[in-house]
Amino acid sequence: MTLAAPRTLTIATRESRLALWQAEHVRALLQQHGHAVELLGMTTLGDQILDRSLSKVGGKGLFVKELELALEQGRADLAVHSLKDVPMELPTGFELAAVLQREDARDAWVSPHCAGLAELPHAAVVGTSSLRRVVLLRALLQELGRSDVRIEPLRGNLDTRLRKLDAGQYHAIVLAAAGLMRLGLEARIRHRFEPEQMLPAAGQGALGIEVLASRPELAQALQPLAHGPSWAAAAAERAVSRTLGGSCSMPLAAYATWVQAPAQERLEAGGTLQLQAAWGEPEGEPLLLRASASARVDSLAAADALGVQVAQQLQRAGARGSGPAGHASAPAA
Ligand SMILES: NCc1[nH]cc(CCC(=O)O)c1CC(=O)O
Repeated sequence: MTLAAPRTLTIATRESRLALWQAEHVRALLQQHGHAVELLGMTTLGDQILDRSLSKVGGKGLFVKELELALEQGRADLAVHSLKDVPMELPTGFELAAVLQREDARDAWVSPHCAGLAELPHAAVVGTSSLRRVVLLRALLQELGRSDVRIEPLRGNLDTRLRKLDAGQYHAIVLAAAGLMRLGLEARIRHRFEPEQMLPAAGQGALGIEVLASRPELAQALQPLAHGPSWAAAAAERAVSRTLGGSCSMPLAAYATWVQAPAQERLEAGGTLQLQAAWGEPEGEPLLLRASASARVDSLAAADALGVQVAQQLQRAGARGSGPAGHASAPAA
């Protein structure tokens, strides 16, 4: 049976403020292209256990699985995700139909009292739960000779994390700038880390739209929303992570930028993509491995190949995958 394009597109979304903002953003874009769009809000298992250790029960995939079930059962047509939280390999039958133009990929320093790392008082506490931020912060602190500063876990959605900061549990916290900007919380950002200081996570700052692979008419409808250069950058970054073991919660950073962008933002026109990655030893002596490469890229496949190449450099230098149940950081999405 072939399905006609649905009259109304339904977006399955988690109900956190960030997830709803993202779903509404995609709804507005689709409406601009003449589609009628509804949202289907859902509380995922991941949301229910946000404050427990997700790694013990299956990691970030928990946030995605229930949305996928809604797609499978035909209750929704698409799911909108922070690309950073989407597992490197989607389950059989699902595909990314579009990656939107990326916004700010950087990490942000949020602190009521301290303008930056260097201003932290003695024995200060910095909150973050991503292993990537932990290993990168440790390297920065080591450069500053600040072995007194402690990095403590920080979980919950964005509002919860800010509340914990304001309650005085931390001197500062590090969050993705994109999430704060989407929620109108940009004023909380004291500064953004340049990528040389704190390399972003694969896909950070980009939104991805997932559909059933068996519904090509949806992929077609979503094409006008896709941004080829952002998609290729994310594909290169995600390939690094996938090659190193597929977990989105490894102590891994991967960030691709166009040294020479494709003409008219059409990926097929080709350009030069530069990919940087870093892998940190999460325990023991701070150890940070870095790798980078650039290549002419005119397709997602070429971007993927660049990612594999950079991952292999890291592997040769000693980077290891974390296995399927790494330390999951809870999405604030
Ligand atoms: N891991 C949680 C998560 N997933 C997406 C975002 C923010 C938006 C984005 O990176 O696209 C965040 C919050 C954060 O890391 O601070």
